[in-house]
Amino acid sequence: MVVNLLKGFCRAVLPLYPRKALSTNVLVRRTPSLGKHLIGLSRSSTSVNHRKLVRNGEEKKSVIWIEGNIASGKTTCLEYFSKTSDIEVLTEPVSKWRNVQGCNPLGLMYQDPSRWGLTHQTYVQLTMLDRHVLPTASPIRMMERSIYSAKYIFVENLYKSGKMPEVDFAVLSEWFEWIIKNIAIPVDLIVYLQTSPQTCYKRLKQRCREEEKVIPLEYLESIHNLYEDWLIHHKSFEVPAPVLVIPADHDLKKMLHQYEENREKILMAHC
Ligand SMILES: Nc1ncnc2c1ncn2[C@@H]1O[C@H](COP(=O)(O)OP(=O)(O)O)[C@@H](O)[C@H]1O
Ligand SMILES: Nc1ccn([C@H]2C[C@H](O)[C@@H](COP(=O)(O)O)O2)c(=O)n1
Repeated sequence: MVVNLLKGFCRAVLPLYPRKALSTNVLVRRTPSLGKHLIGLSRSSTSVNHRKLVRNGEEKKSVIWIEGNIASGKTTCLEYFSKTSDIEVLTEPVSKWRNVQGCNPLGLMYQDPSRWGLTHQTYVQLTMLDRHVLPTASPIRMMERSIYSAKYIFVENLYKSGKMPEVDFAVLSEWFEWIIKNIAIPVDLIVYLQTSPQTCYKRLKQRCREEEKVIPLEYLESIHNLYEDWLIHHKSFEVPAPVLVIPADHDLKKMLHQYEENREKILMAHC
């Protein structure tokens, strides 16, 4: 009875409101661009169960993207949340980028971006799209980056720095526009791990991935600025979901503490 009443309410009233603003008490600041910036949650919402409303007899799945600079701690964050039941985690397919049929497009791109940037980013686009359309097995999906950041951050960086020829950029842009127009890429929340480029540089050196040994601090600064313009200042491109910013320069212990503090905000992203 109560469930039916609730369902009726949802059907009649929810469509009248912006989806994310009503049901979770998420405080959303509207910005001049298309994006919204999530700046906090009201206290009462923290007790809400993260299981979703039922629509058309199906459980609604939530999709959360973890975004951030290279070596900002995305994988570490995902590893932490992967221990929670009901959450499935999709990391970036970096191993594929390092080995597609015996070739290493990631390494080639770092060696000669003008020659191999298009090759690498085409493969990134394909493999990220493959991730986005993978059927979800759990109520909550957390994934590392997205086809959006591939285009808005990495392709943009190659082009803006003069390392991608105009024709390569045009072809990738047309592909991207076609994909987002014709294929549903669901997302409910973007978690932005905000770091300084210096922190990332330190962590990158510590991780010591062979292909990345040639990355200078300036490269991480450019990626950082593009992320900030996109997700913080809303100066560049459409932001497809609310953004939760987590300062991520801290040591691991403090980061895990912050993830715990933000757990409800993140897991209620679908409401
Ligand atoms: N909060 C942290 N403090 C110190 N080192 C960290 C922290 N988070 C991650 N690391 C280390 O930094 C490196 C990059 O982290 P990782 O999670 O792989 O980043 P990303 O997936 O964003 O590239 C790894 O060696 C990881 O162990
Ligand atoms: N569209 C992309 C996405 C990532 N990369 C590079 C950057 C790193 O060297 C590597 C993996 O990134 P991480 O998960 O460590 O932040 O892939 C790229 O070139 N283009």
